[in-house]
Amino acid sequence: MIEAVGLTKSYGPKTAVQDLSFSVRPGIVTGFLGPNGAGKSTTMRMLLGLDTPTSGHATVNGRRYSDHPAPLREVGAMLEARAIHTGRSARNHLLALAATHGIPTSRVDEVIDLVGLREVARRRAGGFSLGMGQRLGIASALLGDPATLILDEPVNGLDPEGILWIRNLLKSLAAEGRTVLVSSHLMSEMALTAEHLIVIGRGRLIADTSVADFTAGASQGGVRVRTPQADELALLLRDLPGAAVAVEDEPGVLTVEGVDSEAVGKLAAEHRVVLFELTPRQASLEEAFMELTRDAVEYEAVVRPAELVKEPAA
Ligand SMILES: Nc1ncnc2c1ncn2[C@@H]1O[C@H](COP(=O)(O)OP(=O)(O)OP(=O)(O)O)[C@@H](O)[C@H]1O
Repeated sequence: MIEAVGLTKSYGPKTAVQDLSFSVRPGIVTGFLGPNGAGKSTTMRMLLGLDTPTSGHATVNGRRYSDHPAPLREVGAMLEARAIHTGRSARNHLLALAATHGIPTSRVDEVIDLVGLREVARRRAGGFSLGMGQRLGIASALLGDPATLILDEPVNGLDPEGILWIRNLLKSLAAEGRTVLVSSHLMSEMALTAEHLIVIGRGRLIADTSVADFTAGASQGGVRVRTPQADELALLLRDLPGAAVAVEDEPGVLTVEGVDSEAVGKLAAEHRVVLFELTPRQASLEEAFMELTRDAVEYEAVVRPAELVKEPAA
């Protein structure tokens, strides 16, 4: 269990995190979301005792990070995957870390296998791809077999296979009863990985909610329907209370607003309309996140596209 109580961090006149309180439960993946500059990294550094809060405090399993006698065995963290000695091999990096924390060599080989780095474990870590570096960062975090994991943007820059791998790994670690806090600025990815979300913007708490509730609220964004009987279905939908139909540019595709996919599916079945596709619009999740954090975005484009192409006055 991670607990933040009134966490505040100011850098001179700049308040990076303001009066932030939340708890992170074991057994599930909790996503820590917010736009760029929202204060995610600053918060994580405070949880790990790397930054001292201006006020408030944070505990992991009831104690401040620095009060744990063997912190690496209690909390595994990945803040910057690249924070490694680039001249060392991946295995030597992990061996050095293990040696300073009284962790046996056998555990080093275990985590190398766990993150799939066995083939390259004796290669210089400086030559690693971004994905391999992320895997090594995760191996370091897991080295002490900690009950709590804090990972900052672990999917950044990964290819789809790497993203899927991290998603499954985090879920299985949580299923073992660990507390898993993972930051991201990608709502769609977190919706697939996490069960609970903590959303911040400009250093303040915006939402502390289950993904199911967030998704339910956001899924009002319509249903995409592909059918060879688009005209017929559009006519039928006119009589369905609450439904509004937009015809897409693509032939045979309708976007239906105001009702869910079940209602559209049932209507189609009742009238023997063949459906090739019936998809709740996922993009609305990202839209809901943007909507939620709109006022909290720190760096916004101040020049509108039209102004970018405006001809100079003659
Ligand atoms: N050492 C520092 N000195 C001054 N300002 C800082 C410092 N560290 C962070 N900040 C500021 O605090 C705010 C929060 O930064 P932080 O890196 O925690 O955000 P973030 O949510 O992790 O962003 P990103 O997704 O871009 O990594 C930003 O405005 C940042 O410029």
